[in-house]
Amino acid sequence: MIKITKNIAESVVQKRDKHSYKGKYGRVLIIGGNENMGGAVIMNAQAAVYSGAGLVTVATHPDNKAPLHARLPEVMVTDYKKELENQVRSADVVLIGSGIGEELAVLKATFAALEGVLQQGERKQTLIVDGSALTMLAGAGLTLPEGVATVLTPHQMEWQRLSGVKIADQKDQEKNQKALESLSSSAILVLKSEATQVYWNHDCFELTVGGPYQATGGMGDTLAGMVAGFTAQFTPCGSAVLAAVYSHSAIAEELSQRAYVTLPSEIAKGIPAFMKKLADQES
Ligand SMILES: NC(=O)C1=CN([C@@H]2O[C@H](COP(=O)(O)OP(=O)(O)OC[C@H]3O[C@@H](n4cnc5c(N)ncnc54)[C@H](O)[C@@H]3O)[C@@H](O)[C@H]2O)[C@@H](O)CC1
Ligand SMILES: Nc1ncnc2c1ncn2[C@@H]1O[C@H](COP(=O)(O)OP(=O)(O)O)[C@@H](O)[C@H]1O
Ligand SMILES: [Mg+2]
Repeated sequence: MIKITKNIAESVVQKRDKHSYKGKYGRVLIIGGNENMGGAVIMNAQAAVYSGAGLVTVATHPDNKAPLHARLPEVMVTDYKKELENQVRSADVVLIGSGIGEELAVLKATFAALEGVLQQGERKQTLIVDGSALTMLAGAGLTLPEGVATVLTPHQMEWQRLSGVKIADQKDQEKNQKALESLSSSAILVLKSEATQVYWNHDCFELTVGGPYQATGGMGDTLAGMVAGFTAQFTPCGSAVLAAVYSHSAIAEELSQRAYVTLPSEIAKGIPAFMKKLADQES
């Protein structure tokens, strides 16, 4: 087990090139948020924007458009049942699942569009699967698109549903690794708990920052948005995931010195200052 350290995050988050523009920092498409869980995509999007993603679009239930625009003027918003294929085609990173409920047709259409891009050999995209999309994946027996750089972000129950590995057995790295390989030959797994583990490239990494002040709804939606924002900007994908996982909980730990609970939107607001500290340390 390798510890996820600040050094890893410092090596990933770099100072920006003076001559760059938004097109260099990735197009993120966030798909999720049914009529009852619009907050989930707001938290995804806030985290992606504050992590520095170049352009962020949210494909969601139409009821969420006005609240999203009111909270985050930086994002574009579209209906997740319309023009999804074109949206997926133009994205570098697709995050699907937070608050998506049981919109299986949206999940299937997203996978089909990603496979279409792959077949045309256009370019490498990143897919992040979170929340209810993981639950639907498990229930519907869908397979993940092969060849797309994939990141799964389940909590323990979502991982139990998806992999069959019982929560009590999830400390067993070998079981998790085997189950991951049976789902995909190359996916990265972020197995969230009070001791989050990341499985990447046959290694297992463990998070040693963070705490129970993070046990609040939307905490994972914020992490998923950060993973999207970081993978849109930094390579390789696995290092970007590790840096996002570290930063999310390290910001919470800092906030916890003066707050009983560390709300997801407060963590998001802390991202730019935290990333600046990481970039300033990078040699
Ligand atoms: N404001 C919003 O719109 C919010 C939307 N959310 C969305 O709600 C959907 C359902 O997600 P939930 O996770 O609430 O429901 P789930 O039913 O998927 O998982 C919750 C169940 O898992 C169990 N469990 C066991 N270990 C756990 C662990 N380590 N962490 C969390 N649960 C554990 C819980 O006891 C509970 O029975 C997701 O799509 C999520 O993105 C949530 O993020 C909450 C906030
Ligand atoms: N006691 C705890 N200690 C450390 N981290 C925690 C604790 N409880 C929850 N978390 C973190 O909070 C996040 C919860 O994710 P998730 O359950 O998907 O939230 P949601 O779906 O409500 O957004 C994960 O990153 C998890 O590691
Ligand atoms: Mg979640």
